Amino acid sequence: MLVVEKPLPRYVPPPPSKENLEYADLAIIDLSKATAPEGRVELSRQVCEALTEVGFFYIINHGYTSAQTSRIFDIANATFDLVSDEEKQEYTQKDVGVYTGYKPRNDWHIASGVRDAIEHYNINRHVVTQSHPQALRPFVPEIAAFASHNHLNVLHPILRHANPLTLYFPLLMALGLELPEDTLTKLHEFQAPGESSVRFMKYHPREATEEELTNSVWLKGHADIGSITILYSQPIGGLQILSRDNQWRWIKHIDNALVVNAGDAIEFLSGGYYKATRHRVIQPPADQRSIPRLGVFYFSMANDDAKLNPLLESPVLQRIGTTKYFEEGEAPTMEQWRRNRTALYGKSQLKPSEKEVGVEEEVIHGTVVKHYN
Ligand SMILES: O=C(O)CCC(=O)C(=O)O
Ligand SMILES: [Fe+2]
Repeated sequence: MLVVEKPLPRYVPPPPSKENLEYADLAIIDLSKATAPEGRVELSRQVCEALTEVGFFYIINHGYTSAQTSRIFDIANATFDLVSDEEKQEYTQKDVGVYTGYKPRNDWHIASGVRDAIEHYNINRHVVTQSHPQALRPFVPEIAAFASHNHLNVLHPILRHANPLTLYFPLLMALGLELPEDTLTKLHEFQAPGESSVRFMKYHPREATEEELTNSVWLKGHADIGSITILYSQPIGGLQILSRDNQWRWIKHIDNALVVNAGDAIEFLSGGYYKATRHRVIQPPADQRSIPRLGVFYFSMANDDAKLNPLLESPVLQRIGTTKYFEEGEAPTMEQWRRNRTALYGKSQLKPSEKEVGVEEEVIHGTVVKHYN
């Protein structure tokens, strides 16, 4: 589709931090290799390894040029800077069980009575099914192209390679067995009812007293609600992941790369084989502290009617066994899970964990959801 670009103020990000930080060591996966059969075998191996061992990885050569990516950041910034408070209020979601439209600041409790300083704006991938503030309307075709690009050109290839049915695809192929490679993509159809969405996000710097009271946590440690989260790498630090050795490590910016991770839905569908790695956002490093932090994401979810049971037809899961998250017959659908988690997020009374220091818990559908500071 030919999209004619309408003029827009440029968003110029600051240079990456020069602080000496401990960064997580993540695999860099080159998506352009998916076009050749031997490349696909290598990608499957890399995606499976990254999702089982670290839970986060980078993707490069995802099909958007640096210019296209910076244009999306211009649109994201306009969503916050070119829309009045009154209009933001008008487009704020009233249904607490879903993220569409604006989430205003101060909606979530972080710690010691301090609330968040994060605004976000959520756009269902069927971009025209919701109305948008005036300043964004000229950019709806570009946002729509961006949403379908994320779903079809990034999410679907990841799911095809992460499919635990095809983990040993090369080996099984050699044995002449044919297994469906579209099991996970069928559970994430672009057209099916569901909430896979684009999100623009702006974190505003806070007062020193608030930093102190929250231990500098801007967004509490959590696992994402949906399947695969696609984050457009940007230079302002703050994102950290909880490594398997229980240490928080920073995510390093790579120009025009994607930072990808699995959420709850993938953990449930894979019976715990792929873990939804915990991550949080803290105050950026000292040399970036006073700058608002702009983010662009695609949060994917399974089809609303998908039951979040393990894919037991997978020979891999049959062999290694699965973790049980829900009682027999009690697994929620994607819609039930996302609605409950969204409604409770930052609002429910969390209980300190009896086993882990600095961890708070809530129980949703009979399974424990953890939050970290
Ligand atoms: O802002 C970031 O870097 C991460 C945000 C995040 O984890 C989320 O919105 O779920
Ligand atoms: Fe997240």
